[in-house]
Amino acid sequence: MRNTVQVTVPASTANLGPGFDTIGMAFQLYTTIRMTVSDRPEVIMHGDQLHELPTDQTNLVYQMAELIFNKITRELPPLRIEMKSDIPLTRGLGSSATAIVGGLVAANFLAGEPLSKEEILSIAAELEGHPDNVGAALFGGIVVAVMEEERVPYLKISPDPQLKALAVIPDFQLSTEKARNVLPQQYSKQDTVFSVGRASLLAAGLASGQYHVLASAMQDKLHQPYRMSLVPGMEELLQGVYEYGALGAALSGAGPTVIALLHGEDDELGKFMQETLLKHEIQSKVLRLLPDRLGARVEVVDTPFETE
Ligand SMILES: Nc1ncnc2c1ncn2[C@@H]1O[C@H](COP(=O)(O)OP(=O)(O)OP(=O)(O)O)[C@@H](O)[C@H]1O
Ligand SMILES: N[C@@H](CCO)C(=O)O
Repeated sequence: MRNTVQVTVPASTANLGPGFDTIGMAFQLYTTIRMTVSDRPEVIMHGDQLHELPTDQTNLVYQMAELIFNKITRELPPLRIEMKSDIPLTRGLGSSATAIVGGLVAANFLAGEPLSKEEILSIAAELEGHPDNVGAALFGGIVVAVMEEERVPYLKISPDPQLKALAVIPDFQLSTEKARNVLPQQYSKQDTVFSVGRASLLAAGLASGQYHVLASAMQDKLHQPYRMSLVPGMEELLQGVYEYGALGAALSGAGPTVIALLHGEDDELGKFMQETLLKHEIQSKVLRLLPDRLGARVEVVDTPFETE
């Protein structure tokens, strides 16, 4: 049995508009998890982002380790799990996917890698309920994935190195559960055709690097219209960013973060995004995010985290 592993997992944006539950893109913003076989269970958080999370075996990352060992019918030894993250929680940047993917990948490594990456993707997608964030977190780049009974067919697209995202992150949390509860059970034929056409154009535009289609391709009638009431200023953001050079814009995952994809200068765009939210009395911070191309990576380490 291997003794210690460190896994670094990227943040991600999901949906990108009409690619609801299907398209995810990974960014250079990370959660790092160190998992060590120990003599007692321990969960230790470093930094500011994770202070509200449980520090016992109910922690999502610990649960992922239990799940892997149950699946391979081996007894899980006590684990010391240390974590740090630069990803804001519950804001639409895939924090839960990093915990799920990081926990699964780390425990699988300690167990000697009995499961393939594809098997890990299936488990992670089933746990999240959709494969978009977990696909991007696991593989990096842009991942288009769908769920079948036993597997998750997917394709990875490498984004143009010049492509970046500006994320405006409101100072309030919005859980995925709450943002899914506002969605309808059924859609009209008109809205379905509107969205399926744009999702197809989006995948084709991203795969071929023809980003001039993004402004049309990122329009959506599956989830964004219903989530506008949860994110004041969202409609103005989605419509106004084009004046400041954005190629496309979307609610990031389940929100409340909104992202704009662009090439080139972003100062004016960032200012516009923050000022728009301020008009609705919402403080925010803007992050410039570059694509992550590698996804979850494993390092064999033998020292504890440095305390910050
Ligand atoms: N490092 C972590 N360790 C344990 N649990 C985590 C960790 N990161 C996130 N979580 C759990 O995931 C929850 C957030 O999940 P949620 O799906 O609501 O938001 P998100 O993943 O940040 O955004 P989105 O899914 O819209 O991109 C947190 O409240 C916490 O319970
Ligand atoms: N596709 C998911 C991403 C958030 O987990 C949603 O929009 O609800």
